[in-house]
Parts: sequence; C-alpha cells; structure tokens
Amino acid sequence: MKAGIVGANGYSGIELIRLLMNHPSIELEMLVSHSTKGASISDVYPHLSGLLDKPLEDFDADKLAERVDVVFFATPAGISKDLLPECLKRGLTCIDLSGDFRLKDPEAYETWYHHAPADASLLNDAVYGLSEVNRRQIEGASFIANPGCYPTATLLGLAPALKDGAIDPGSIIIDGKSGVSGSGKQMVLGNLYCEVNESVKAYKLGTHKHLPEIEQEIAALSGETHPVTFTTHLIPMTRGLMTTIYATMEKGYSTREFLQLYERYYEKSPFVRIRPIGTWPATKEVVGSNFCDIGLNVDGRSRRLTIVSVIDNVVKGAAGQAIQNLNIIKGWDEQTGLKLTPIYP
Ligand SMILES: NC(=O)C1=CN([C@@H]2O[C@H](COP(=O)(O)OP(=O)(O)OC[C@H]3O[C@@H](n4cnc5c(N)ncnc54)[C@H](OP(=O)(O)O)[C@@H]3O)[C@@H](O)[C@H]2O)C=CC1
Ligand SMILES: CC(=O)N[C@@H](CCC(=O)OP(=O)(O)O)C(=O)O
Repeated sequence: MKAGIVGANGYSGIELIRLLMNHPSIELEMLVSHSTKGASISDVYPHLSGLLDKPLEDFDADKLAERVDVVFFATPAGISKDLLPECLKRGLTCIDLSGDFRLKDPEAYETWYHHAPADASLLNDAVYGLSEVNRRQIEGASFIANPGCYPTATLLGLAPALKDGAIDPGSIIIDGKSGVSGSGKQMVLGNLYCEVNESVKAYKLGTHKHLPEIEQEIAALSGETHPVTFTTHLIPMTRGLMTTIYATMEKGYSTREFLQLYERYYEKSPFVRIRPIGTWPATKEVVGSNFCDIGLNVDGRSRRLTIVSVIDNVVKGAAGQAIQNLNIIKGWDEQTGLKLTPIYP
C-alpha cells in the first residue's frame, strides 16, 4: 500500500516518516510540503541522509490519487478542512492528525479554533480515531479524525471508569503537562530555550481547543454532558505528555478493584499498560513508543480517584495512533510497524 503525507516537514510529519519507513505493508510515495517544496526531505532533515531522499512536493489531489492509497494530514488547524475533501472525493483513505474534523458541532469548531468549520456532513462522516475505545467504528472506515494529544491521554485514562459509571463525569479535573514538541516546529517566543528551560508554566487556561474535544468524548463515554476543568502546562522536555485526572467516585471501589476494572477493559489493547498497585508511570517510560501507561490511586478520605496517564505526544498522541488506526482500518495486526521499545534513559 502506498502512502502520502501532507505536512511531511513538521514534527508529526517527520515522525510519520520514521514510523512508516519501518512498516512492512506501507511504501512512502509522496511527501507534501508548503514552504520547502523542491528540496529533498534529507536536505531539511539531515538525520534522514542515506535513509530517505524523497523530494518535497506541492499539494496536488490528482497526483495523490494517481500515486497513493492513503493520505495522512499533519498540517496545522484550518488546512485539512479545505484539502482533505479533495482527496476523499478521489476515493483516498484519509487520516487527519489536526483538529479540523474532531468536533461534531461546527459552531464549537468556529468558537475554539477561530476558523470557518468544515462541511457539517463531512464532520459527521469522520470517525474519531481513539483506537482502543472506537475500534469497531474504525474497522473498515476511510476517514479518520485522529484525536489530539491531551485528549488521547485523558480519554484513555477515563474510559474504563466512565463506562462503568464508577466516577461522576461532572466532577472531572484534568491537569495536563506536555513537552515542547507538542507545539510543533513553528517559531514561537514562548518556546525558546531560555523561556522553557528550568521552568514550568501554565498556558491557555479556559481557552484550549482540546477542551471541547475532551467534553464531547466524555459525553460519548458517559452519556452525560458536563464542563470539565482542564489546565495545560509546558514542561522543559522535548517529548512526553502526562495527564493527572481527578474525579469523585460513584462506587466505593478500592484501588485494587479499579486496577482490575482497567485491566479487563484494556485486556485486548496491547498499547495500554496498567501499572501495579502503588506505582505510577513517568513520561520517560513511554517516550519513543506507542504506549499509554496508566496508574491509579483511590483517596478514600476525599472519595476521589486519581488517574495518571502518560504518552509520547508525537507517537501515541499523533503519528503512532494514526498508523494504529490505519492498521485497524485494513484489518492488519494493530501493532504492525509499531512494536517500539521506549527509549531509556
Ligand atoms: N506535535 C504534536 O505533538 C501533535 C500535533 N498534532 C497536530 O498535528 C498537526 C501537525 O502538528 P505539528 O507536526 O506539531 O506541526 P508543525 O508546525 O511542526 O508542522 C506543520 C507542517 O504543516 C505544513 N503545512 C502548513 N501549511 C501547509 C499547507 N497548506 N500544505 C501543506 N503543508 C502545510 C508545514 O509545512 P512547511 O514546513 O513545508 O511549511 C509544517 O511543516 C497539527 O494540527 C497539530 O495540532 C496532534 C497531536 C500531537
Ligand atoms: C505544548 C503545546 O503547545 N501543545 C499544543 C498541542 C496542540 C496540538 O497538538 O494540537 P492538536 O492535537 O489539537 O492538533 C497545545 O497545547 O496547543
């Protein structure tokens, strides 16, 4: 099967390249860029010298349709909503890593993303690609809205408890922390070394575009719509993302009972690892891999459950989950091309 990447030059695009180069059933055929077309990908990224010397090309839906079967969009918000429909029309399988098709409500997209929304019927056609939770809808689909990085860690952390009715969906507080690659490769003053190093800062309080996405999917899991509190922090590391989630318990489970519930829910999900009682995951334990590691703790005094969920933002939070979704679409083993050992130390 042949693949194209639109936005090949960005951080998620370059991670798609790294992973797809090792996928046994995919051949990388067309790399689309915006500002560096004409150059070779290895000119822009010398770490690929001698490994991949493909040219970066202009977006052309007809050329993509002639040359590839699947297109990954790793473009900033507001781009794929215009380009992707051209590929869908031509019968291509499309996987969008941006937020353009995640929200079902076009007005919510306009409010949170400050762009005109995609066509409402297309928003309905897009399958929300949270692999472990929506596997059945993803099988055989041709159009995936890949989840955001914070929503991936958050929703995998919440899904078993919400499905069971074990926590109150109206009580959820999410404390998110991300490495700087989460912001992409564009130049931003706040991402400079001196601004980030030896510091932790909160950002986008109450305005983060992942808020409506998380609320939409909590409603899908619990059947109830509630606002959540979600605070994001920038951490001086390149990759890695942690969400620490707090929720009031509806059922009087012990930590051990919650762990059993989570083990059962993720029994057939090789990329989700549940930590044994009394241990909680660190980002370093998943970086470079498609794993989401989850640790739990019941605070009997406050009747709250604490969930700690970690991922690599560019793998499970972007490129890895996108490939996992393609594997599910095609009926291949979900782990094809993704058996990656985390990089340690
Ligand atoms: N970084 C992360 O951890 C995650 C990112 N995402 C999402 O994935 C998408 C990509 O993010 P990320 O890789 O971080 O972003 P980057 O800013 O690193 O890269 C985006 C790339 O998109 C390209 N681009 C911009 N406009 C166009 C266009 N009109 N046609 C073709 N290419 C275009 C740019 O190419 P050029 O350089 O050639 O101009 C740029 O390289 C975003 O929507 C992001 O929100 C999702 C989850 C996690
Ligand atoms: C550190 C950092 O800035 N992270 C970005 C992640 C956004 C992102 O990746 O956006 P989508 O997943 O919605 O496409 C942020 O918090 O805005």
